[in-house]
This record gives sequence, structure tokens and C-alpha cells, in this order.
Amino acid sequence: MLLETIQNPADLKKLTPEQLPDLAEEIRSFLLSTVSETGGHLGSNLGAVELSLALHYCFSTPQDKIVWDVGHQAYTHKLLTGRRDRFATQRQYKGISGFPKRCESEHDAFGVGHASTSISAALGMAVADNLDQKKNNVIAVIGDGSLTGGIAFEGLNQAGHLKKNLIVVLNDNEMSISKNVGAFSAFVSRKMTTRHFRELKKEMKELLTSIPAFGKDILKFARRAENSLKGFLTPGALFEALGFDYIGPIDGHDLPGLIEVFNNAREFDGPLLLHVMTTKGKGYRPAEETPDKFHGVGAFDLSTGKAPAKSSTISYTEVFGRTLVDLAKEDPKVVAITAAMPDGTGLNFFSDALPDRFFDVGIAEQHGICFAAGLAADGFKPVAAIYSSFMQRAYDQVFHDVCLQNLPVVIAMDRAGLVGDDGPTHHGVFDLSFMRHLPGLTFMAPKDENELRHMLKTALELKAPVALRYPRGAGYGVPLDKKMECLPIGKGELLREGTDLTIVAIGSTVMPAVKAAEQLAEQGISAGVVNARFIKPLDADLILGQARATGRIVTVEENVLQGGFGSAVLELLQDNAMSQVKVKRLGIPDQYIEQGTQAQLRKDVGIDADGIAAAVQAFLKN
Ligand SMILES: Cc1ncc(C[n+]2csc(CCOP(=O)(O)OP(=O)(O)O)c2C)c(N)n1
Ligand SMILES: CC(=O)[C@@H](O)[C@H](O)COP(=O)(O)O
Ligand SMILES: [Mg+2]
Repeated sequence: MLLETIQNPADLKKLTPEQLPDLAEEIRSFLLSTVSETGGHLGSNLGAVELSLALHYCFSTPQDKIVWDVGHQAYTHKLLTGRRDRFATQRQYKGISGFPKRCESEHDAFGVGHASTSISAALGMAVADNLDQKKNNVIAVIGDGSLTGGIAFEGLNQAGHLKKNLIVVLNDNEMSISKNVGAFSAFVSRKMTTRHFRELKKEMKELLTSIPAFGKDILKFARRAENSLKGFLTPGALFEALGFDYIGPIDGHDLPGLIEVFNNAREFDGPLLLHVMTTKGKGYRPAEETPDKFHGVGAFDLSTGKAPAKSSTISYTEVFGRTLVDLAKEDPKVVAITAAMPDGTGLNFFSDALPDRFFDVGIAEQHGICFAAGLAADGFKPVAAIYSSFMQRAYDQVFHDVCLQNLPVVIAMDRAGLVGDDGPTHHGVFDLSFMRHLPGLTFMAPKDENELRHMLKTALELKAPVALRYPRGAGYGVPLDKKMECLPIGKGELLREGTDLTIVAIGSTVMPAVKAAEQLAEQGISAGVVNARFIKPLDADLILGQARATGRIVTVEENVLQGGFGSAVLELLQDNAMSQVKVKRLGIPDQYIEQGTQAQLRKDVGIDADGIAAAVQAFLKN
């Protein structure tokens, strides 16, 4: 086995070019057998095997730097840089990360998980090398999907201006998670075949010989000329206009071809863009045929490509997606926006049912929220469904474009809280803190999937900015009310009366709090439970009333403690001269949480039922 002989990239360089295709096949088998058991980002990795091999064959990390965009395609890179033995632990609790991480290997030049950062980071490294008078190569590897993110263009813009040595490898498989969208990606993926080129040349020749002397034909001529010239405008011309030299399209599965191009690129001066065409899911039929299904997978049966039957409990995502369709069918002003994640956010139901009112903006969260604000300014009711962690990109748009102008945009944040295998880049544990301080924003979190339906209805009726957050994964299987009702704004619910203390919980922590109260009751402790429902406005009457009655409050949230829900409750008590009330806040501590199952991570930070019960017992001893 060739793969077993490789502990680091230097070992790879000992192989002959002729051995590399065999190694590529070994790597594919290895990825398939491992990922079919552990789950992971399969399609992108199968597509990037030759690309990764050729990069490591031609360049020398860690001196040369390879900056992977998103990092979900870096499995081959991990295998070649000393992590084969630990690979089966990827994305598992206490295992290696599914993404490049600087603390994991000196070969991981830059930590990632969020898209479109590679060009900026690589440019920073290229400039640093230049200032230090070092002559290393810096390579950004970015997918066509990630190139739809605005920050990628900001990087290209500066790189073309600075003219430092920087190689950008555009890994173009015409796919984001779903089919890639946008005028730019359609243009970039346009392949200029020799035949196409010959035809254009012929047309141009005919055109030039037909130049009319004068008269109305000149207009016709101008139109024909414009069309022909448009045909001549290649993706290369576009990148060249941005100050890059361009080589492409290059077959991203042809190892000798890639090696030749990369060896030449090493000697090149200035910014260079290599346009590499790959097939997402390459080498595994089910993944090639349905790349959207094999972008990120759980364990599956390798022989059939089928995943084991899913839990029959419907996910929050699906409840959200289906409810939005129901509400939009009744209201023609409701429109839906995703930033390249129609399936992940459940908006696939909306795009199927109401395609004219569905918009995929690409990996462009900032633009997506500002676009929503524009729609709202002109009388529509946009619902932007974006994962909590990716919403971090659009904070200023929520402030400047939505809240400051009091526009009725609904921001639906899926994956709020601890998401599991993707780890710290993807946990949505900051949104309560970075949004609750915005004046005019109403911010809700449901205790279960049924409440989510009512909250969505409430949000759409509100005619003001609203944020909703709900967790990744299955709900509780509670019955779903047919008729959706508007909830009273800023009102929580008292789920359980108690005399020793009150647990005030929000969103995903409410049901564990109820369970904790039941456990505590068995030990003779009487804990009340409040479902806060609203982070903003807080239900001051209910919370202050409970604080007065029991004198002790425990807050629980799946968010960082700093500036989160518990902090809001502390502010409320302080503002009402009730600082004597004893408060214990439970939530995510001031540290980044690694990957693991959601259940394990919630247990670790003490916000599952057992953790809450234990914290209450300790609190009562003080
Ligand atoms: C800011 C941000 N938004 C959304 C995502 C979710 N996401 C991860 S990979 C991906 C698609 C990337 O497409 P591309 O760069 O073409 O890589 P491919 O999967 O095709 O190899 C998306 C939307 C993300 N990681 N970061
Ligand atoms: C790489 C990336 O950002 C996404 O593919 C993410 O892993 C999706 O995770 P979900 O399974 O939560 O949709
Ligand atoms: Mg792609």
C-alpha cells in the first residue's frame, strides 16, 4: 500500500509520477471506507484527491503554504500530513477536526470552516513573506461556491493591485452544496472549447469583412460586433482584468497535467489564477450522480450509498421549512432567502412550492440580509434562513440595513447552539449576545418544534425586525398544532411552579430544565420552570415575579454566558433594584467548544437535564 508509506509530504515526493494515480485510487478507497463509517464531507474530498496530491507533490509545506477555503475538502491533505492513523477520529469527540486547524498540524496554514476566506488569508501570508524577504509559495484553494462570497472578491481586488506572488487555485466543480448559483459562477464555468473558439474566430472574420460604409446597417453591425466580442470574453479575461494571470481550464483529475502546471506556477511572478475543473464525488457513482446528497453525510452503506433510516422525529429545519410554505401560501408578500443552503435550512420545501419567491444568493450572508432589507423596504416580508454561525458575517446588515430602519425582515437562525461534528467554527453560540442589544429587534427561541411554528407566524405578523433561533436536529416529536397563533410579544410561560428557586430557560434548554425540575422534585427540591420564549423583550413581570417569590434564579441558555440570556436577566434584576436575588447562570463558558455529539457537548458544559439538576443542587448549598 503506497498510502502507508507516507507519513509526511517528503515521503510523497519519493514516489514517481507514475505511482501517483495508484495512490489516488488508494486514497479514494480509504476515504470511502472511513467516511462511510464516520460520516463527513465526502463529495468535495473525492473531487480534490488529485488536486491535493499534485499540490503536495510540487510544493513543500509547511514552508510553502496551502490555504484551503472552507477546509471541507482537505482530507487528502490531512492523510498526506501525518494524520492517517487518526483519520477515523475525524469529527469525533476528542478526535481530529474535519477542517484544517493550525493547532493540529504545522501543515495547516490557516484555520477554516467558514467559506471564502482563503484569498485574503493567503494574500496576507504572501505579503508577510515578501516583507520578510522569504521566497515561499502561497496557494489559496477556493471552490466555485466559495468564490460567490464577497470577501473572496475583496481579496482578489487587493491581490491584483499588490501584484505579489500568490497562486489561487479555483477548484470549479459547478457545485456549491447544491448547484452553484449566480451570474459570475455561470460565466466562470463557461468552457471555451477549441471548437467554440474556432467558430468565434470565423464569425469575427465575417464580421470584419462586412463593415458597412454608413447607414442603418451600422447599428446592426454594432449589435453583431457586441455579441461576438461578448463571446470572446473568457473567464481568463475576467481574472486578467483583475490583475491576475490566468491558466485554464485545467483537468483537475489529470495528475501529469496538474503537476506540469503547478511546477510552472512555482516559478511564476505575480498573482496567478489556475482554473481547475473537478467532479464533485469523483470515483463514487452515488456521489457523482447526486453530489448534493453526498456533500456532508452521516454513516452510510458503501455498496448502496444509502443512509440508515432516519429518526422518525421531524427536525426543526423541516418544521420551519414546511411551516413557512404554509404561511407563504396565505400571504403573497412572503419571500424566502438562503445563502447557498436551501436543503440545510429547509427552504428546499419553499423552492419546490413557490420557486418565484425563493432566492438563493450564494455564500453571501451579508448581501442576503441587505437584499432582504431592500425587499422589506418595498413592502415584502422576507424570511432569511441562515445558520447562526454564518449569520456572524452579517451583523452590520442586521444593524444598519434592518434594525436601524425598522424593516420587517425575519432572520431565521437554524443550527443555533452546539451543532456537533463540525465543531467550533460551526457552533451557533454567540447570536443571543451579538443580536439582543439591537434596539427594535424582537428575538425569540422556541422550546420545541410546535412553538417554532407559532413563532414564525408571530414573526411574520410583527411588521418589525425579528430574529428566531432554533437548534440543529430533531425536535421532540410533539404534536404540531394545525392552526398557528400569534404569541403575545415579550411574554414567557410559567411551565412549573416552585418554591425553592426558579429555572428560567430559553429555547433548546427549556425541556431539559423541565426534566431537571422533575429530577429535583424526587430529591425534595421544588424548582419552578419558566420558558422565557423571548430574549427580547424579556418578560419582566414574569421573571421579576418569580425572583421575588423564590429569591433564587437559575438561567439556562445554549449560548455563551457573556452577554447572553442570563446576562439579560441580571440586567433586568439590577435595573429593578433586585440585585439581592441570587442568580446562577448556566450556558457555554468563555472558551471554544470542540466537536462531539450534541448530547456529549451539552453534558460537558452542563446544560443537559443532569447538568442543570446538579448545578441547582450546588447552588442551593450556597
Ligand atoms: C460563510 C459560510 N456560509 C456557508 C457555508 C456552508 N458551506 C460549506 S461548504 C459550502 C459550499 C462550498 O462550495 P465550493 O466552495 O464550491 O466547494 P465544493 O463543496 O464544491 O468543493 C457551503 C455553502 C460555510 N461553510 N461558510
Ligand atoms: C462545510 C459546511 O459548512 C457545511 O457543509 C456544514 O458542515 C453543514 O452542516 P449541517 O449538517 O449542519 O448542514
Ligand atoms: Mg464547488
